Amino acid sequence: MVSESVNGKVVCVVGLGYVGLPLAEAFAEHIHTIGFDIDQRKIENLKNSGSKITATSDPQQIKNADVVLICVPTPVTKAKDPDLKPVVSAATVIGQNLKPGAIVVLESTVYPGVTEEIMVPVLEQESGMQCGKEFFVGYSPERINPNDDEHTIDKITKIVSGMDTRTTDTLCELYSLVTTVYRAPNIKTAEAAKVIENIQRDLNIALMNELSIIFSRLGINTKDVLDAAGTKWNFHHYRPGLVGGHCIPVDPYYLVYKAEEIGYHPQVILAGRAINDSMPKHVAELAIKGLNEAGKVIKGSKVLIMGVTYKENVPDTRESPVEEMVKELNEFHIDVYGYDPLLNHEAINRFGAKAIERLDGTDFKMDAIVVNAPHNVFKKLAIKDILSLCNGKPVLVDVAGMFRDCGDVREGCYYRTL
Ligand SMILES: NC(=O)c1ccc[n+]([C@@H]2O[C@H](COP(=O)([O-])OP(=O)(O)OC[C@H]3O[C@@H](n4cnc5c(N)ncnc54)[C@H](O)[C@@H]3O)[C@@H](O)[C@H]2O)c1
Ligand SMILES: CC(=O)N[C@@H]1[C@@H](OP(=O)(O)OP(=O)(O)OC[C@H]2O[C@@H](n3ccc(=O)[nH]c3=O)[C@H](O)[C@@H]2O)O[C@H](CO)[C@@H](O)[C@@H]1O
Repeated sequence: MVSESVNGKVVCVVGLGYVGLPLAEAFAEHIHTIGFDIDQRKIENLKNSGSKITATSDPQQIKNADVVLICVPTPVTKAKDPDLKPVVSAATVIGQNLKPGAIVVLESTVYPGVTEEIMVPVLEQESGMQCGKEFFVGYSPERINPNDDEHTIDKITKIVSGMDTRTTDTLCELYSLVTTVYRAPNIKTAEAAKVIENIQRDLNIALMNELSIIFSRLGINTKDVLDAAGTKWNFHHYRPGLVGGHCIPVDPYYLVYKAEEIGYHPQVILAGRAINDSMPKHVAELAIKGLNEAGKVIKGSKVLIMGVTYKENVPDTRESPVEEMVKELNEFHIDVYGYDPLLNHEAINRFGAKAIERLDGTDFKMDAIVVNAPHNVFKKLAIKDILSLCNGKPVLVDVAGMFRDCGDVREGCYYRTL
């Protein structure tokens, strides 16, 4: 049932990616939804898909929208500073095509203050209108998790905040069409809540990674320790791993930037990032030590990385730890190969790894194998088939420990996990 305050309204989602497209699809089931993106291919595909979304790359269409939701990327630069260019560029185009009385909602993950201190001045300058009088703003972050069918938009609470009570009321009504709403007291609180969700996750994984380094030196199996500790009712369940993706390894740097700007040096957040950033090198070193222990000449040896994506079962390579791993292996003049049934060859080659079509697709044996992203499809593989890909003494670095319970692994194989 569409309530009075949103009945007849038009929503425009700007940025139809992992976040924007499902959001636009959800709204299109209830009200007229325009989907705007600068990627013409996406618009063409959407137009030909029979979707209810009015897909367009014509910014003039934004003029028809009563509520504009911005879902553009918020990456970091090579210097790990926030890159707000997509947000500013989207706000510029929206400002130039802003309907009087419209509400503009930023959904992208940012640091507290971006909506009101960066986005609003751009909207005012480009529209010639005054925020709070002739248009309004809000912030509502996204929590969707790629490839997670359990936590879909309709099943995850969405934080919503407007610049004033009336705007917040309208936004809560709107988002209630598609999901459960949590009303935040103000925009900065909502911006902060989102970014710390991912910081907390990053830090917890960093602790697991530090523990795995300590326990491997003590000859203790980290997973066994976590299984035992996990029997405590309030033990938080994380696993050691290579933290990739365009969220968890990126978002902490947004709050770090804002903290530094106000003169505070966030030691804990950066300590976690330093540990997680060092893990791809650590895994590469495990492979190199394995080659050495197996009596293999490191220079010119062949190492296969299985699972090149940033996490299991998601065909997404953004901020994949494989990039850093390949660089480290190449430092030792190792030939790196990549196998990932979820990716095409170009996506694998882009990391500097030679893509192979099939595991048995080469007329030569590998010297070591690193299982990075533990795709479900790998679970069908018999460990002996994987080990048979190696010449001499097999070397297997199993990042997520998906083969740790295979007895054969221990026989005559140099096996390491985190
Ligand atoms: N992917 C996730 O799991 C996820 C979850 C929660 C939050 N987020 C956050 O949501 C935001 C978007 O992430 P994403 O994963 O959807 O990104 P994405 O790269 O998948 O999609 C972004 C889309 O925006 C378009 N775009 C870029 N600049 C534009 C502009 N100026 N005008 C119009 N369209 C433009 C791109 O063409 C692309 O289609 C980021 O801030 C991210 O941190 C992502
Ligand atoms: C961006 C957004 O708002 N949504 C995010 C999205 O995050 P994501 O897609 O980036 O996925 P994650 O699962 O966080 O993984 C990130 C990396 O960390 C590795 N990892 C993970 C857990 C662990 O114990 N040990 C690890 O090593 C994993 O391999 C991967 O490389 O979904 C999360 C879950 O709902 C949300 O919390 C999170 O906000």
